[in-house]
Amino acid sequence: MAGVAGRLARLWCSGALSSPLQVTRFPALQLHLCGPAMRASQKDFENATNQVKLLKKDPGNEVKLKLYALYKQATEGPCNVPKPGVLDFINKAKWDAWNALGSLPKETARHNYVDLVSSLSASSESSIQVTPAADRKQPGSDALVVTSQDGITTITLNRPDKKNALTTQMYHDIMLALEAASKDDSAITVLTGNGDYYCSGNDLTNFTDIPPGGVEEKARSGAVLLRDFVDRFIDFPKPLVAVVNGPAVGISVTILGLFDIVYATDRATFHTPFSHLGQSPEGCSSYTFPKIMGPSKATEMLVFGKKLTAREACTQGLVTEVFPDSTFQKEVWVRLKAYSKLPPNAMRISKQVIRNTEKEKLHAINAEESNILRERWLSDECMNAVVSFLSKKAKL
Ligand SMILES: CCCCCCCCCCC/C=C/C(=O)SCCNC(=O)CCNC(=O)[C@H](O)C(C)(C)COP(=O)(O)OP(=O)(O)OC[C@H]1O[C@@H](n2cnc3c(N)ncnc32)[C@H](O)[C@@H]1OP(=O)(O)O
Repeated sequence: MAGVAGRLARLWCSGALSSPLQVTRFPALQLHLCGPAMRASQKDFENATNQVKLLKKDPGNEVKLKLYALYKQATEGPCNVPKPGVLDFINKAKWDAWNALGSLPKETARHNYVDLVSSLSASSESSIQVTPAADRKQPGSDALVVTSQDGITTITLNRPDKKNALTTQMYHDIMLALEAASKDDSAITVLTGNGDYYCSGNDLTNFTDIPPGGVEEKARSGAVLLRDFVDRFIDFPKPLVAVVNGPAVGISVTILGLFDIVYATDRATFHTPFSHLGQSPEGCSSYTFPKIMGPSKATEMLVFGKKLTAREACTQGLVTEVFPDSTFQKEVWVRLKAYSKLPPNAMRISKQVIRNTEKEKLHAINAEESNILRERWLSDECMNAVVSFLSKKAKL
């Protein structure tokens, strides 16, 4: 299974969609140790479907799709459900696999299913234990790490294998972390990333999780989430520092205009390819960027998607200071630890004096940007760009 379907099958097993061995949702992925030469009885088949938990190794998504298709064919016969919509990527990949079996008799499908799991068992030592995929960063668990030390609360994006792309759950978790940090004993709050990227922006697989209300409902709830998320940055009461440890994309760049300090490694880049994605600016950048760098430089970034180096971003005023990558972490943390010893109330009040005059305006801009984006998400331009990325045809 190649191309789009293969890619979609891989998404199937990404944190956003499902656990690779989540047998409750994918009963077809169950294993039976049955000899391939034997004709599979109904009992063999049932055993097979009950034994998949013994698989120690994830069989991979192509095999899972085959198992799914054979299971459906064996239990229900030829594919008999309507083809899912083009944006319903996961169900469409499953439907395609089932439909490809045509009129294969139920008994043959059952036999093939048992054969397949039998061959899998030969290459996968069976075990009673089901261990979750080690590389899976489940939203709501370790995709976000919050630590508090030396008067500094640090919120670290921790999906390095996905360039710290933001899942829906991570937006919620960041909001909770900001809420807690606003009330804790720390003087300063830091947002940073683990791995080679700071953040690759919105996780584009967020678009694939379509609720029963359809894409309109998805866009509506996405706009509410976006607005709430950005509101937390507008209202954050303490000094907020971005430690930009690598390239930054999309919303991770736009909200920098709401931070009080932005320190960047010289390896960082700043990219807001909204037009390429059929989208429009958020994070109050339609206001903060022209204010920070002037309308023409802001247009180059937000409309034409010009990617800035760290030094360029510093010259434009988006970044406070750039550090050599080799000494970045050391220099930045020494600096921040010194700042965190300053009287916290004085820092908080000074921040508010600087920021409060604009708050109301920023909230109105955030609401407007979120509304406009809701419409954009329903546009062909946006849908095509997302499908292109998800089918591995395009990246930035
Ligand atoms: C209606 C829906 C509403 C949803 C909820 C809305 C909430 C608010 C939304 C606010 C609006 C935000 C807008 C934005 O942020 S726009 C920017 C979006 N980001 C991108 O377009 C970046 C896409 N990624 C890339 O172009 C490249 O991955 C990148 C240049 C970042 C890195 O390239 P590189 O070659 O170095 O690495 P890989 O491509 O191999 O990446 C490694 C794996 O990480 C996955 N990845 C990376 N970024 C993303 C992403 N943004 N979304 C999903 N997945 C991402 C990539 O696919 C690789 O995965 P695999 O290893 O599985 O292949």
